[in-house]
Amino acid sequence: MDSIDGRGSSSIEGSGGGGGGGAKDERIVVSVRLRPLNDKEIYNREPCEWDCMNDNTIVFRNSLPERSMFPVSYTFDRVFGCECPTWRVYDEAAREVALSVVNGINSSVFAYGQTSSGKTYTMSAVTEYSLKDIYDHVQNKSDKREFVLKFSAMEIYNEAVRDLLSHDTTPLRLLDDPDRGTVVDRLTEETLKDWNHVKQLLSLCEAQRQIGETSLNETSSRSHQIIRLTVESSARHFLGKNSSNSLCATANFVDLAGSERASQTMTAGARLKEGCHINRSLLTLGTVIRKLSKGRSGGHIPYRDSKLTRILHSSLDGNARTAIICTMSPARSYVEQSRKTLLFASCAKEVTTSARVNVVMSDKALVKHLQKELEKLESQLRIQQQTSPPPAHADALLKEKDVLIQKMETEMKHLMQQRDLAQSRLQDLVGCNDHDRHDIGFSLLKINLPEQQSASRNWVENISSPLYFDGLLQDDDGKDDITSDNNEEFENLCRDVKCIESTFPLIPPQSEEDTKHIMGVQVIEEDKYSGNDDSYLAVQLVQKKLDEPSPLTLRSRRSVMTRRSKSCTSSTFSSMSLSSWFVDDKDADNTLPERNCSEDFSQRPEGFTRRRAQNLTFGGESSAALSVEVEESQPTITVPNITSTEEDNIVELHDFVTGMKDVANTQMVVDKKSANEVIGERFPRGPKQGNPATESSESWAIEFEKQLQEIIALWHECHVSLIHRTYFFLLFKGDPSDSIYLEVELRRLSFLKRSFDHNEKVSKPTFDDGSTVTLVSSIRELRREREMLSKKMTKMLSSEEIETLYQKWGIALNSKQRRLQLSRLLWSKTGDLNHVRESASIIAKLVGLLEPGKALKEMFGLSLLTFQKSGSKRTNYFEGGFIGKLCI
Ligand SMILES: Nc1ncnc2c1ncn2[C@@H]1O[C@H](COP(=O)(O)OP(=O)(O)OP(=O)(O)O)[C@@H](O)[C@H]1O
Repeated sequence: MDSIDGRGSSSIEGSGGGGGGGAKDERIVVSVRLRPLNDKEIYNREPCEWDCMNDNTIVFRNSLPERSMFPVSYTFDRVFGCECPTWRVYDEAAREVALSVVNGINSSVFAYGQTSSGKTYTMSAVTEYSLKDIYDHVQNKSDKREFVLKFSAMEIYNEAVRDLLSHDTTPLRLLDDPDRGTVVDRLTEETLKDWNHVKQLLSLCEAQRQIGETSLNETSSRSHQIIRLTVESSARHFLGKNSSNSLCATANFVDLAGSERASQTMTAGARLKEGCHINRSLLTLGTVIRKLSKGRSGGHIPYRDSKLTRILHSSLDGNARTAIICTMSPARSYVEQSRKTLLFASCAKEVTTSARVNVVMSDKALVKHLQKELEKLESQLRIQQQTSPPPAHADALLKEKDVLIQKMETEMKHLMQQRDLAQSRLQDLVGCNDHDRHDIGFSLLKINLPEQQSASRNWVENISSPLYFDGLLQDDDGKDDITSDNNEEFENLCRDVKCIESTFPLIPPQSEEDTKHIMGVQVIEEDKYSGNDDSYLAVQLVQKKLDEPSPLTLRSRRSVMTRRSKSCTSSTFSSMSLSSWFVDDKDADNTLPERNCSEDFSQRPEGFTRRRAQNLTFGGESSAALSVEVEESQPTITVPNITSTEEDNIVELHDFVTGMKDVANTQMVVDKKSANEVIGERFPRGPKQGNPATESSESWAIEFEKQLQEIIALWHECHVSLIHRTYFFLLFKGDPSDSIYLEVELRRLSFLKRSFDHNEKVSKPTFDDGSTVTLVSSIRELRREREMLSKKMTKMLSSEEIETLYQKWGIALNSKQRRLQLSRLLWSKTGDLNHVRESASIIAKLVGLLEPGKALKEMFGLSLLTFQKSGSKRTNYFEGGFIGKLCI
């Protein structure tokens, strides 16, 4: 039996990491997971071509006669068979690496594999398990350490980096920080409040991520997703004492898009374009891994050939512990792709990273430390002078030393000036609006240690790297170094890559300046680099100069991993009143918490399926309006006739009226008196008929205002369709008879909010077709609606009107995607009634309601059962995935 085994299983080192900050070389932990055959594969009677021999070995059965005679085995750190549950995959393949972050060590967990092999299925659960364990661990240690957890998320879609926590789809730039490596500019970072907050952010990422349907996977991820958790901590014991016992590390959870063959996925148009970008970045990743696995002989490593490898640079060979989970389908039709995945995995397990504990220094501690070093050196000099008789040239030597000391003092002064400057800029920035808060990230000033420069050196080496299109495991000379079978695949992939190359240039033209100083840290904007750009080289020279250590400071710099961070001083650890887990190195309890494997993660782990964005259509049921039923049954929500994505399916007011009036039909029309009694009982906040106290128009006006504000806030929280909000807002202006509608709306929204908040406890609202309304689907639908509204602007508004709106709403006339920016601002300030009113009137215009007052009256007169619109598609205003019919 052949064995393609580099080293057998590698031991996973303890996550303690020590406290000294010394770097440890460690190989990437690589495991393989086989998913079960899916329905399609079973239907096609595909045989299983892979066997897991034991915990470390997977064997290719090789049942086809035309293949070579012997089965082939591959050995990895761990191998998981079809039946293995995800919590075990997490426990044995990722947990220890992921949790290193609590001890100040950067960590990364990747899922790699072909499309539909189970990457997202595995990674979403592994991410949630990891976050939960980190969260629990941190809480358990809260009496000893104080900490801050920060969450961010991005996706790389068609070679553009997007912030998954922001609705703004403008691509983010990558910057080179000499100390921190590649930094994503303006990436949103949320400080975590509690576990619920984590879950909400995960849902938001899921909703925002680009997915699409291919013939191999209904919910294929079309982008690489990186979820990032930064853990900063400080020993309580040392808080306020200028201690250097603060740690800062980052955990990355990476769900890569799947490699795919256009012929198998049967993609065309946009999907094909996505596939090309996916293949291109995965090819670069494969090349990087293959070269890294060869060590020094691997030659130039093309990190800069894709955004993915640039962002993951330090996880692949830098300061991080890394685990890769490779996923595979066992089916015969995917044998070639599965073999490629295993070859990738074989290379990956040869790669070493060099993780260390990241100790953070406060400004004061840093200055104090440098002063101490200076004193020590001076006293050493004095002792030397006293013990050994001065040589003849002692005077000259002493002078030399004096000059050196003076130089060092000047350097120290310079450093302190830089720090002061940075502090004042930081204060300025903090004073600025929230939008600019990403820049604050740059206030993590670091001294440029020689040891810390490896990343920056690498980018200097790599700046002139050409684009590589070689196959996953292909040598520079074009030969496959492991198997010649890859040639065909390689050609296919290259074809995919080339097809996009001519139409979609990778690097957009840049116009801004090439270098930036942000918060005193020199930052080079890589995107703007062009091979022989003088300014770029000049910046390099300046940086090199800065990096040159003088003999006196070298020792002091080397003695610690120095990193100055305002955010790690005691005062800033207050944003989360949870404490931490060790006082100092001695007290450190580095044992990881026992994870409760039976813990139920309701959202993703076992059985987790991603929901696709609703593409709702009318069920043809004309009585699709709201109805209020008196039974106290389990709440269910059904949606009538909804189409969300068609731009032309603009709703009309009477749809809304239909919903509202149906309530009236049910409750009022038949027997006004008895209906009033029912309403009085069920909606006590509205003005009860015949009750002089509550009939007071004044008190009703106040109550109306209050309820409306509540509704507006809930609309925002539940991501309700803007068109729905607009119609509601324009229709109900405070007439006492409106009270029932307000009550119904409030109840529906409260119910929806509850189900979004506790979706594991409250049964979810459901659509007529049986699908569910979720926070995720609502966010997605709202995003689409905003896009649709932005497209409407050019049709429904004159260019003067649009320009006036830009100016009024603070949108720079030369900025990109101005219409989209405007549509994102609509209904965004929930506490500002003027803003709400203006938003409503813009939307009314966009959807064709040019004379709101007139239209409202007319619409009240329309038939309740009339559904609109031109064309065969029926639609209503609940485009935000919101409800049309609710039984309370
Ligand atoms: N271990 C598993 N057990 C049961 N079902 C699984 C497993 N792995 C994946 N699946 C199912 O297979 C399908 C495809 O999985 P998934 O979307 O995670 O693939 P993927 O590798 O992320 O694909 P893509 O790269 O196209 O996004 C899903 O329906 C998922 O539920």
